[in-house]
Amino acid sequence: MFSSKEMPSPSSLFSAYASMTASIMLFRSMANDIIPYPIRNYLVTSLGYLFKPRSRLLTLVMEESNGMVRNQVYDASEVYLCTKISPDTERLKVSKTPREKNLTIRLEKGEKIFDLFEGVELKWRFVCAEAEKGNNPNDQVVARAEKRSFELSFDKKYKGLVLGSYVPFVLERAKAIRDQQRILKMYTLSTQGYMGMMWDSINLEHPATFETLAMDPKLKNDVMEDLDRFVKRKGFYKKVGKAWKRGYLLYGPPGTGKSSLVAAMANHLKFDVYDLQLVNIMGDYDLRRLLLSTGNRSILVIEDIDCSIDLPDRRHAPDGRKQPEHHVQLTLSGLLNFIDGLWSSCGDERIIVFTTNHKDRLDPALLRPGRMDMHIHMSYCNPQGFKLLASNYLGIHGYHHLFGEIEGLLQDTEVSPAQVAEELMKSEDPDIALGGLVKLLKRKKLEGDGPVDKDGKTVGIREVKRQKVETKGKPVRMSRRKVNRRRNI
Ligand SMILES: Nc1ncnc2c1ncn2[C@@H]1O[C@H](COP(=O)(O)OP(=O)(O)OP(=O)(O)O)[C@@H](O)[C@H]1O
Ligand SMILES: [Mg+2]
Repeated sequence: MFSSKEMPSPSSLFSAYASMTASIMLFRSMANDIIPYPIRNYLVTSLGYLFKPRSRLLTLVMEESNGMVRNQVYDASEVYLCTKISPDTERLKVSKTPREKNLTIRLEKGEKIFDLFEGVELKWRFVCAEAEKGNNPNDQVVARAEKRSFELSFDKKYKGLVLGSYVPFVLERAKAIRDQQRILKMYTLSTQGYMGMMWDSINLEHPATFETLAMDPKLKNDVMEDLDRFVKRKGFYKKVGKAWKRGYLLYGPPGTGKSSLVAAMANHLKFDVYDLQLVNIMGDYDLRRLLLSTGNRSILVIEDIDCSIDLPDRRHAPDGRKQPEHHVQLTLSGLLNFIDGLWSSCGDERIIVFTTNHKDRLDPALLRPGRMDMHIHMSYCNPQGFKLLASNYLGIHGYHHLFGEIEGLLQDTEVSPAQVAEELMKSEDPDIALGGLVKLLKRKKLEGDGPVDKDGKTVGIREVKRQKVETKGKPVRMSRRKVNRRRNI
């Protein structure tokens, strides 16, 4: 229009602008007349969508719990990301308990981690938000707590790869790391969750293993084989249409290793332990919620079932006083139905263990064939068990001049492995420790052994048996020592 040398005059610029504006207006009014409104609207929206700047990133959010149930992807991510900490990471949480070999390292709020998977860049972020104050089902306002999640961002076009390969890879790696590091968890009930009673975990550091456990060798072998068979039979359980679960009832006098056996099972299978204290549970609703939020590859333990669930008389204390109202909702049938039904249809590789000192006091519903797959009797220390304890505690693997006498005394004395272990720990000198054990065994033989009666006096076996018959059916109170020991399992 204009040669490069001469500049357009303002009047010619103005007339060009005016004619262009007139053309646009003409075109708009023609378009408005010719193109119907819905099509016009569609075109405008589509063009707007095409030209709008959009994020190429997709973010997956993995919250710590999925409603009532713990989110396994969250747990796995936490373990996996510990192996991915780079020099760029600025803040980490570090902890170690006295018994742990290694430091436990976790990300701090807001920290980012970068990962590469099959050439795809992935960005992780740890997010902590304050959870809203809520009411639990029993209308109790509970404390605020953090709501934690991981966010995983990556290019949208890799959605298939991330969901189909990377996330399963993270789950797999986390399982391998956990197995290798043996970071087992022990879950107990706590009231700090924002949903009311929740599981709280610590690392399971119980050192008991099948090697250190003094029990009948054949029985020990049977239990180990049963466990190994159980974990290998995923396909079998599926084929026969049975839930992949196994139940064990451990019974026997105090201090014979029932809780230790649970820990040995957990260490052997590398399963987490959930210690369900029924005394803390408000009712069937709570029970259902808590059992649903347990993880796979776990052992659910209900200790001292005869003491903690003296049903259906739960409403009344032994002296006839009325118990707090919220306890009455929990029923044995609720518990058993749950085990048979809901719990059986969700989750895999679950073991349930009941322990009791008094098998004879248990409700027949619990002992019915098929309810518990194996009944395991833990009994007093025999000469074989003693030798194992002597080797573990004192390092005596062969002969000691007091062995003969001790083995003779053990034949007709009822002493628990816990009592033997206590004596053996009193000195590092085998002569002193074993000498102490001989004294204890002789004393017990003279006294006829037995726990203390209600006045604190030691009573003989016959007396204990008589008292057992008299108190049969009455609820039993747990001793403080036992309560403390249970907290330690
Ligand atoms: N069979 C055993 N082999 C090795 N140690 C044992 C055995 N039984 C008990 N002990 C020792 O005694 C301690 C207490 O035992 P444990 O708590 O396992 O007994 P329990 O049968 O669960 O008793 P309770 O009926 O009172 O709950 C254990 O920590 C362990 O040191
Ligand atoms: Mg126990």
